[in-house]
Amino acid sequence: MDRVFAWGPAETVADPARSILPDRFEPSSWATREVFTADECAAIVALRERRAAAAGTLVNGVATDGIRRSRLIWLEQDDPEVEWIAQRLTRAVADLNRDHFGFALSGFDEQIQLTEYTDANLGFYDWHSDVGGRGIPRTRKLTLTVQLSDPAEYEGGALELNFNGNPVEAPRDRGVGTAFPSYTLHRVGPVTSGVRNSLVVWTHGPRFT
Ligand SMILES: O=C(O)CCC(=O)C(=O)O
Ligand SMILES: [Fe+2]
Repeated sequence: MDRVFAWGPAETVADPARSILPDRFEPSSWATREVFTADECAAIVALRERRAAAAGTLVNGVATDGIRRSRLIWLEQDDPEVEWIAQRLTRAVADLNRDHFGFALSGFDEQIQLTEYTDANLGFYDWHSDVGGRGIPRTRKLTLTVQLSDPAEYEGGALELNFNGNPVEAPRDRGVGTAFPSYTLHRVGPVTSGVRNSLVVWTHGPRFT
């Protein structure tokens, strides 16, 4: 059974005076839960070995080293080796959405992103929103990113979310997924030692009204 770790970020608004939002605005929400076991995380990372990697691009498809340094593998949802992963992600997203977000969602319209950030080039991804101006990224609504690496094996690489001017850090626990509205500003800090792997899936749907 998946476990909900956090429902925030009300308790993390350390300094309301620094908030960029009006008082009456309820900060957007995020939720985390276990999605994969440690062994399953290792099996997912091992999928790298038989697949070609690409440099991570920005939401608009542009590759810019100064904003993002990561290597990506795209996992095809109908690949027999990937099917169980897609099923688990579907379950996690459906549960999280039902319990916390209540968004109108239609499905995963993109492949699943297996991401690697390494200390070799201080891998990172600077502040960004996942919603693009055109094409499929425009209909992204809910982002789920799962920590695939043992937190003891890397330093840096923190996933941070900025809802209101006070960034909060997502749990680093291996196998735990963090879900947030795709328009939320977030970043991955530079990995200063070791390697961090993550699995990112976007759920799409009708535009917010
Ligand atoms: O690696 C992560 O946890 C998040 C990556 C990310 O923000 C993205 O690929 O859009
Ligand atoms: Fe992102």
